[in-house]
Amino acid sequence: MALRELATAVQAHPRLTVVILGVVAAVAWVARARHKASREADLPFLRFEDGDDSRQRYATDSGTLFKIGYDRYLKHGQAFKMRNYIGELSPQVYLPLKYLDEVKTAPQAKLSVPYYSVLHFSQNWTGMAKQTDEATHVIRTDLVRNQPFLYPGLEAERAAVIDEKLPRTREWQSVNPYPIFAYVMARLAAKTTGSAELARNDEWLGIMIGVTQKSMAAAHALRESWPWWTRWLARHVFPPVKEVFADRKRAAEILRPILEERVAALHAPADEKIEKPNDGIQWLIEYYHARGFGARLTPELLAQDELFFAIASIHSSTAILLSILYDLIDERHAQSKAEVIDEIEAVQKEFGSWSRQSVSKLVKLDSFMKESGRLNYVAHARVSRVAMVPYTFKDGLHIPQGTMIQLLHSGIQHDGNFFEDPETFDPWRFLKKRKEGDPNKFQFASLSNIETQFGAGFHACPARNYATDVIKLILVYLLTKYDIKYDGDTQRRPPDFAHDNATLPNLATQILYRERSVPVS
Ligand code: HEM
Repeated sequence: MALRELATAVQAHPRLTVVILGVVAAVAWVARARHKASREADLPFLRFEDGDDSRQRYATDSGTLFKIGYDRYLKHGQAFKMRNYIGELSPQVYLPLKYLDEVKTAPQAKLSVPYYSVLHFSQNWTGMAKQTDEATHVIRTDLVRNQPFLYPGLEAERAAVIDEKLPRTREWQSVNPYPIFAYVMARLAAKTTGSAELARNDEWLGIMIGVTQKSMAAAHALRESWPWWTRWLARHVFPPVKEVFADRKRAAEILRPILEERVAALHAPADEKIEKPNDGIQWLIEYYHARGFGARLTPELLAQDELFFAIASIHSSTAILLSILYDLIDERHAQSKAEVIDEIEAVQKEFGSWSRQSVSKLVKLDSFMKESGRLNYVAHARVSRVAMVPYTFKDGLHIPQGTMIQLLHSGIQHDGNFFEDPETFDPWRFLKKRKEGDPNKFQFASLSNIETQFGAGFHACPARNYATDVIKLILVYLLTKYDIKYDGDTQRRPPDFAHDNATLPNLATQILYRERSVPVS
């Protein structure tokens, strides 16, 4: 496929193309050889030792190897390296907990968060939106500051979109929940980090829902069939990559009139000023204008940040929502679910509407969610960084430049040193810890060295409290307005789906829903 497209390019500009390709190949070959030679950390190499160490095994069965790596090395304070499923990024390094404090405080110029995605998703070639300083800044400051004011809008939008996607009827209806919940998340995300009109634009929502999948598919296809030194050409000729760029272009077109209108309002005379919207588009526009380079904010730049927001939020939140719902409707947790619903009804009765304060009273729901996430993490690895320079930890462990390092989040969750009876699903595990210890700790969005679902340190997810409350608002609605069960012979959670470092709730599972037989008073 790639060769055919290269041939077309060569035919159009034969001499020029050959000269360019020759120079690029030569420079790249020398750079790559030098880079690779210095890239292997001096660590034990973990591999499957039972006769099948194939690449395919790393796609579907990494969990087995992670367990061995945790027990053999990490538990004893020893880092290890192993193959990366994305061959050209091998080897990746897993660090034991003792290095986490140093990772948390290391500057981006040394251990980078965004550059991990650049490498992992081949962002330099596929056009996948990158994490920018301004996008991170507005989430860290504007979203966090404004979160308390967002609840009325989120509550109304959540009810409208769920009613639309799961029309209420007394007959059981069978649906595949993942695409429905992804749409719900996209609407809520558009409302918060986009704008009200974008939340009503299905073309926009389609682009935002599709961007992660399309960018990952483009990266995969590119790596499979294009030698890396030819990939710079792909955006012009390779359909999966062209599609990512086309979506970026279309997103910018949709944003252009909104941007123009918002900028005009910013410069309007005082007596003509209208109330400023409180959303992501406005936060980004004001970020640029406050720094004196408002004129530089093009629809294309705005689209890049909006696409990043979508990548950061929609599918991570959807997978976690679905995973928790799967546990809530599992027959083994029927009693806990009933208690969660009782709690929701009591809080609803006391407060009347949802706010940061009333949501925080849902302590049973929070504890259930956290236990569900502890045993059904959506990723084995967290706190992913790339060494931008050769990096030496205080105890002398040396990480060569370009190495991808991570923490094995999953191993910790099964370690009896950290969690009593770790394989047992105890819905009130964290509630008990809050009651016995600090009520402000052990929450779904809490961070500590063993709670790394949202990362760690300064670069931990700045939207974690917001994302958690959005998931809760949706669960509250689903649990109180609908009866939900599995569509099939078993009423138990289906096995998760594993790919590389990810473990996702089964996305193909069908559920049955109907209007709740005992409506909330
Ligand atoms: C349940 C849903 C979510 C999960 C599980 C999640 C998880 C994460 C994780 C693991 C990181 C990396 C932290 C680290 O490596 O230390 C991160 C970073 C980030 N997340 Fe989230 N996230 C979620 C939702 C969101 C949402 C809704 C947004 C808003 C757009 C968002 C914006 C960000 C940003 C901007 C960063 C980069 C922070 C930095 O580099 O300083 N996330 N998230």
